[in-house]
Amino acid sequence: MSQTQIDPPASTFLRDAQARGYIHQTTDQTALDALLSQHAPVVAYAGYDCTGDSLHVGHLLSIMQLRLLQRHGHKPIVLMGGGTTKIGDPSGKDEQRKLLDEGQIEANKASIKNIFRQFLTFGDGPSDAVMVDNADWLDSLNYIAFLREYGRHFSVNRMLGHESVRQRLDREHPLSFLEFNYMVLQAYDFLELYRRYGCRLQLGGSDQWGNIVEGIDLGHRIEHAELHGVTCPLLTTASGHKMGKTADGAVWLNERNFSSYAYYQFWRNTEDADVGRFLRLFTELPLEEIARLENLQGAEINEAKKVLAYEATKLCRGEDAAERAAEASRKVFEQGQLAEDLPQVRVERERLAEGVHLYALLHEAGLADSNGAARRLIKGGGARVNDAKVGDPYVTVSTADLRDDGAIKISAGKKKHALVTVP
Ligand SMILES: Nc1ncnc2c1ncn2[C@@H]1O[C@H](COP(=O)(O)OP(=O)(O)OP(=O)(O)O)[C@@H](O)[C@H]1O
Ligand SMILES: N[C@@H](Cc1ccc(O)cc1)C(=O)O
Repeated sequence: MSQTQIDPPASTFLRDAQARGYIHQTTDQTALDALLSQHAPVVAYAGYDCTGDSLHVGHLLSIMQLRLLQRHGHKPIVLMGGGTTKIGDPSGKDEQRKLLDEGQIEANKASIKNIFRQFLTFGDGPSDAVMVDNADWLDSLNYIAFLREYGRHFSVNRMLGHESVRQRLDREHPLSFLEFNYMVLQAYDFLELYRRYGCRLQLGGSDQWGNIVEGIDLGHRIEHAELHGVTCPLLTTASGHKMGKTADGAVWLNERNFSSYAYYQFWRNTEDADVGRFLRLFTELPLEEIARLENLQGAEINEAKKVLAYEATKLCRGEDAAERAAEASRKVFEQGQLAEDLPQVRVERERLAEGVHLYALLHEAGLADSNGAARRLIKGGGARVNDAKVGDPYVTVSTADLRDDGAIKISAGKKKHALVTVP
């Protein structure tokens, strides 16, 4: 079913997506190209499970692809996996994911949804994006009726052959029956979106291939629909690390988990060999401009990295945040100091994310002689966080308090200050 790329595609979307490196595999590309070349907008979807309270840079490729589709006049559907998150996709995973309760899933969903407003235009127009939640149809499925109507169309023989399943079987890692059902439900989503919205195309990471082709097959068997799939490559950096992970963990797309300054710095620290590829994938600069930037040599390549960092931050966090992050970065790195030249306490991101008592930080920073003294200071109204007074001696600070320059300013009285930073 997968096909090597035809060149050059007639549809502007495929041509652009191919030239920028978004495409790993497609189902019948000639047919897909013909569909995308018609005048009517093509409805396409990508799904996101609510396993965390943010998405990370690994998800950015399919988001950028949805955005590209919209720019070429097609209609994106963002599917929140409120239902599928209860199962957990085994694709690309060695072990079963921790099962989340409904409350956690709801909270994650609410937080993830906001990310898409930055990248896509939502509304009622023909190429406006819409957001759906598969809990709306999966939660109420009747097991026996579902098995009789849809289960009979799935071949277990073929399901066993999919990479996502084989990986577990070959390595003799357990694959629960719960997880084995995941691809059936994702397949059903595609059929449901075809019925509700005339959705004809599904996008996803390369590990989603099995789930996508099962949906295409189901649509064909039940509705005689011609559905299509496009996957994007699983990105690794030039030095072989999975894209989007740092030593400290994932690079999150939302501000609360990852400040705009840290986000900017992630892109600013791109390896030389990745600059051109990332400019094509994660910015919307014209290809000719990118060709010029990626050919810069020696120290000049830093200019290209700044452009990458600025453009990528602008897309995800908005222009103001990008400006502020670029300015803070310039101060830190070009003047060799943090935005303010103050003593620093470094705190592991994970520890800070959980919340750290302000009194402990005041003590660690040397602004108070003991934890007790720090608590008394806070109680007496003498402590500040980012210049704002605090009164509760047990107040905590967290990553949410990080400013655009990646630091939290803590103060004891008017004159003693320190910066809390993450490595
Ligand atoms: N580096 C990447 N390049 C492209 N797509 C990615 C990348 N990382 C993740 N994705 C896509 O995002 C989807 C969700 O990623 P997911 O959150 O499951 O990965 P993860 O749990 O962070 O990875 P892992 O647990 O293996 O570190 C994946 O199914 C994949 O399609
Ligand atoms: N399985 C996808 C998410 C998804 C969920 C439901 C779908 O219909 C499509 C995609 C992932 O883990 O990334």
